[in-house]
Amino acid sequence: MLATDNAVIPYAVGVDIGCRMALSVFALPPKFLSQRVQELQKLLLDNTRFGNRTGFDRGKKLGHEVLESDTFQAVPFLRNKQATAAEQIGTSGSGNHFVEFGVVDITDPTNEMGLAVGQYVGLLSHSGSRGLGASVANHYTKLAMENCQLPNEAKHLAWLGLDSELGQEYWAAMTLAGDFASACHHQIHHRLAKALGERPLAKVENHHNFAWKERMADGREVIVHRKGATPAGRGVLGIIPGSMTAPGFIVRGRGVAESLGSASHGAGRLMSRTRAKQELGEAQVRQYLRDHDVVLQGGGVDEAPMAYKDIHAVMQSQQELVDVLGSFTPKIVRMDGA
Ligand SMILES: Nc1nc2c(ncn2[C@@H]2O[C@H](COP(=O)(O)O)[C@@H](O)[C@H]2O)c(=O)[nH]1
Ligand SMILES: [Mn+2]
Repeated sequence: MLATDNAVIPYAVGVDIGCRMALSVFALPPKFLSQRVQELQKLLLDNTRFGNRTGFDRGKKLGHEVLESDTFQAVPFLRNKQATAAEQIGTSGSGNHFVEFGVVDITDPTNEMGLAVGQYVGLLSHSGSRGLGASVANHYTKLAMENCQLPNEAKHLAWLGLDSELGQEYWAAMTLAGDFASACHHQIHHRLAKALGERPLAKVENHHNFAWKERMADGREVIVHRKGATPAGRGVLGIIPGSMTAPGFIVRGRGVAESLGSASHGAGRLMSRTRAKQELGEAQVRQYLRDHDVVLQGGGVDEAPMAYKDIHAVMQSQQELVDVLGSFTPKIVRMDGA
């Protein structure tokens, strides 16, 4: 994370603007998952689309107000981006982007979601703003570097002043990309809730690659950039995932100023993708998933759960930043490649 005064650093927001987590909690018991594994795998296959393959067929597409946003016309760079956005809405990315069913365990009776302590079925998704956000990020990072020339080792910190036309354009485009990412998750959850015949009891969602205008303790307004960080302002709810075989945590921020009101956005990688491919075998990963009672569609060894750090150690080291309200343990996972 970093905070700036009246300026935004496109690279510090990240290439996948609005990459985020979204969790829906359903009034279903955990045994619903173990009793209907194949049915739920099919629901995931039918109602999600991943990677660069085509989106939903014409008759299966859902509309969304984000596609009608004036920003597509107001920002010249976005004028030809509407069609791709309409094609990709409701889809997920590749790599470690996922949609999964799992067990939600609510442990704090004072949780703001109004959920009783106990276990539920949850649906968790992780993805970002697809091609729209990537094109915005690349375009304005390049412009920032041209307009704000820094020594080579600091070039990624190139910024756009928020009083400048370019800065305003980026802010509007970033906001649109964030709204688009959010709309993609909402469509995923809408389709799957409908297929389950359920309405969620509660939802928790947060961007982890974005910039926000926030106020510091001394009253100054700053631009807080979080690239791979969960917003954890006082009372702000978020979800910090672990891995495919480890729980994630539903958290309430404690608003710690020293961390700019932020917490980690996950366990983080223990092995690079290259190292995971070199050191882990497919059979070994399959056995590991079986041992943890997790079924996976798609995915590759580079995204194996063993490639991630121990989420419990990560949570231990950020106890001062967030309160834990409950957990989410994945059971039926879909990633790109299925
Ligand atoms: N619940 C799951 N969590 C997972 C899985 N694979 C990775 N992860 C966690 O998500 C974050 C996301 O990191 P990002 O930098 O790519 O945004 C990662 O740090 C892991 O903790 C999974 O399959 N299921
Ligand atoms: Mn992410």
